[in-house]
Amino acid sequence: MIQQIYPSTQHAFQYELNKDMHFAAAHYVPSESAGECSKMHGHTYFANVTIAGNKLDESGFLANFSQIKQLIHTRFDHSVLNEHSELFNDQDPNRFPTTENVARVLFEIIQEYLDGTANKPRCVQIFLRETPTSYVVFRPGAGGMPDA
Ligand SMILES: Nc1nc2c(c(=O)[nH]1)N=C([C@H](O)[C@H](O)COP(=O)(O)OP(=O)(O)OP(=O)(O)O)CN2
Ligand SMILES: [Zn+2]
Repeated sequence: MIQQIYPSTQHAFQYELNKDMHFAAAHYVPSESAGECSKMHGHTYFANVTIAGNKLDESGFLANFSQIKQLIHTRFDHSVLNEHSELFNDQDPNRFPTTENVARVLFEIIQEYLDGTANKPRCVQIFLRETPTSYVVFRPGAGGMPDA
């Protein structure tokens, strides 16, 4: 839902920007245990990308809002997620196009782009809504807890 309030993440950077975007895509979850989701179906995904840093670029931007949108929208809008074989894989649950894995992949694409910029800000959160009632938050710095 664009213009909603998103969960916030703690960081010590001076600047934080947020970019909302959406893209329409089809997918299936290639597992019998996914039930109805194992059949091809589509969503309008809503993503909120949070980027933080201390340095601005030559335009006075932390990152260019429109560039961040283009990285995701151009690649995924009106596509079948399972067909992005460089990103998703029907044999590996960590590469199925679930909301969790799509959120992480969005992070990976955006952080790779940011690593190539002069001021090198950090993507600190991806909020990804798949349906009106279902969303995932991915935070790259939150991997420190051991498995229960
Ligand atoms: N942890 C996850 N659970 C489910 C995922 C997922 O990616 N991660 N995906 C699906 C399906 O793809 C489905 O599209 C979404 O499921 P759901 O939220 O159940 O969709 P509904 O709109 O039917 O939800 P209601 O609240 O019942 O209307 C399933 N699970
Ligand atoms: Zn789905």
